[in-house]
Amino acid sequence: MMSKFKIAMVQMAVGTSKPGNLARAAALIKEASSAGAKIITLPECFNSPYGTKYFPEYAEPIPGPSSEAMAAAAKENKVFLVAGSIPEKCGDKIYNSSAIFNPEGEMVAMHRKVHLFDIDIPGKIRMQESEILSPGKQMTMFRTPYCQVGVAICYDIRFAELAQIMTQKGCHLLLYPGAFNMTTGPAHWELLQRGRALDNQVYVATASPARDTQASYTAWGHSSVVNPWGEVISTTDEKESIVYADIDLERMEEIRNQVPLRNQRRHDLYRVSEPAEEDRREEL
Ligand SMILES: NC(=O)CCC(=O)C(=O)O
Repeated sequence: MMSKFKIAMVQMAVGTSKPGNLARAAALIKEASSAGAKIITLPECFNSPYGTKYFPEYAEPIPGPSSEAMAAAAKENKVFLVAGSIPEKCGDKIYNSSAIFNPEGEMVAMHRKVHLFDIDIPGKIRMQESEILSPGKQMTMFRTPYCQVGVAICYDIRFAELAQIMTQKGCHLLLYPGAFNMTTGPAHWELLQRGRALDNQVYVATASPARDTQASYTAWGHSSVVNPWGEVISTTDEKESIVYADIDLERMEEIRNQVPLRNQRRHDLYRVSEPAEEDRREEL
């Protein structure tokens, strides 16, 4: 395992033209790879404006045109690519899905958002993804020569147990394509990333779309990378940009040895774990 490597979180300006979005993503992936990034992450909903009214129109299967374009970009630039997310059509269902590619352009994993964004804050924001989307049923992790990586999407970051289990399973980097908004963004976006990083002593990174004040959903932006000490080591404002950070797994190990939480858990009092296969409500 290589203990130091660069990641890039692409805060891309997403518009209404799907071909335009795919071309923009490909250009930014090239730029990030030229800057030395080995793992590149795009934002939630990078091929479509974010919003339930857009999902049916922009939805497509995986594999499909968007995932094939991203497979080609991963291969051309020889990078691991977490291709943000797209509305994925599968039979009569639509998921919010992140396809993940290796440097050969092969899809190595796919995450379907497991916690749908259903909130109602009167006078501020109401979103009910579940009116259109179906939830995924699996946690998503993939291996790289650097470390094992966990992937979840946006609202998934609010569920601490998911990050804990991915950490228990050996992930040292958790990547969250996401699109927080102008109400919960300033209140919770950074706090959640720092919380997940500090509790689990892992690196946590997010990629948001750039803010478009003309869009029906205004993204908060502020894509970031947080280290296992809970420090924001790289971030940005609301505009289109690429957030880079050097991941240092020796530093992570140093922190884990200095503050040895992993040996101090009271499993006699509590335990966070996956349910047994037979207890899962629906088959995978
Ligand atoms: N797209 C999302 O899941 C948004 C999540 C969000 O804004 C939150 O507050 O949580």
